[in-house]
Amino acid sequence: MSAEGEYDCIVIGAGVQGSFTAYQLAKKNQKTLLLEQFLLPHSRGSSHGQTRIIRRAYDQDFYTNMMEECYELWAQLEREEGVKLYRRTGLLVMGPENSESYQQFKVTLQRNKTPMVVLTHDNFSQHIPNVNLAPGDEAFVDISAGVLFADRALRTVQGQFQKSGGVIRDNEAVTNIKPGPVVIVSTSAGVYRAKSLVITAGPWTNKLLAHTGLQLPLEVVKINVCYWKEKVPGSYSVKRRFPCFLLTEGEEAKEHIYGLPSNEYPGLVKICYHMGSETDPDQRDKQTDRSDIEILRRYVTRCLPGLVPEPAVVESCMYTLTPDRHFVLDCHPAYSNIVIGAGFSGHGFKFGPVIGKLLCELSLGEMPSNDLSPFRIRRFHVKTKSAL
Ligand SMILES: Cc1cc2nc3c(=O)[nH]c(=O)nc-3n(C[C@H](O)[C@H](O)[C@H](O)COP(=O)(O)OP(=O)(O)OC[C@H]3O[C@@H](n4cnc5c(N)ncnc54)[C@H](O)[C@@H]3O)c2cc1C
Ligand SMILES: O=C(O)[C@@H]1CCCCN1
Repeated sequence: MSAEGEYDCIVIGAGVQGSFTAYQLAKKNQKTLLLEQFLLPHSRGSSHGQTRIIRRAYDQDFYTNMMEECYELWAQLEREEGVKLYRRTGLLVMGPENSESYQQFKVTLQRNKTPMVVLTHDNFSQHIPNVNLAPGDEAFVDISAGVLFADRALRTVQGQFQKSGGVIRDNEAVTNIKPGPVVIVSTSAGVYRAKSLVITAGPWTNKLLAHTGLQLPLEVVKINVCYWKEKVPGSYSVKRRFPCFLLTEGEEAKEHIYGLPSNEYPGLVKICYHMGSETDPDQRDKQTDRSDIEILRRYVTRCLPGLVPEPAVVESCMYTLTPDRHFVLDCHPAYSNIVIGAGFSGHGFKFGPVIGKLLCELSLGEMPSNDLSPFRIRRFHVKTKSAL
């Protein structure tokens, strides 16, 4: 017999954004169903892996401001569940002193009175051993930044959702959406109805939106997640207080290069390039471009002399990019009871608790508690066609 049911809200996609949204809805006593195409936990989307960076350092005030509440909500989740989800390491931000992008990061933090320490060429190596600061580069440390334990966070929030009465159905792919005052969602196992629908399907967003007559300008890219071996074990470790780092741009790279101290795999430091090659999310293993790894190899050789300049482990993940790299948090232009959270452009994990709250507010028809203008769909001038 096929599964059926009526809900206040259905959330499609149990990545970080869908899981936090479902949790917020259940906390507000909404009868909520969270649908996930893969068996949980899985590593085929964008939210898997042990670690993510959390930081206030941004080049736009609205992100730095949103982080105030995010830190509080992450801490609240830790307290409620008695689990550690965040470790403070600081974030070392480096970039050419004459670069607009680097200066934007610095002035945004200064303007928002965020705790930071500016380093000079003279004292850099005393604070940050085993890193060569390029000539002409500057650096500062965002003191409150650190590492989020991503897989653990996802497990925790999904568990909280279930404790609050929410239902997760995994291994169940959504195959059709019929918009209307009651939305009808068909899956590989059944048919469900709900007053509202939230689509948080990461790289698959446009595949789902096709059922609703909407396509967003989203580009999906595969990221090679590289781990580099320490020549002296522990020299870049979280225990030795080595920070997370972000190079805004450099000799090798137009996009950011970023890294996290060795922690989850002893002796290995995670360093990635903030761009990859386009992929279909269902075919990502066929995307074998390694030009990002070449960029990283040159950077590691030049600036991180304590690492072997050849990745020891390469995992994979996906970004869903918008043209301006800002998120999509909005109602569907044609159906106000369909809410979309997408295009997190490789930097959305840290915002999960606030994004969950905002998508929940949108789906309940409440006034969003943050200014959503940078995240609205109308900035793309997309056209919709009726899906009915
Ligand atoms: C290598 C890498 C490093 C990153 N580093 C950072 C960082 O340091 N800090 C940070 O803040 N962010 C970081 N990010 C970004 C962050 O991880 C993402 O923004 C975030 O995970 C996106 O979550 P999501 O829920 O939108 O997507 P996903 O995690 O992809 O979730 C979408 C879910 O929808 C499901 N789904 C799709 N279609 C269907 C369907 N038809 N039926 C049912 N289910 C479906 C998918 O299976 C998936 O589980 C990084 C990302 C990557 C890839
Ligand atoms: O969101 C972050 O913090 C990381 C670092 C920079 C680029 C990608 N993701």
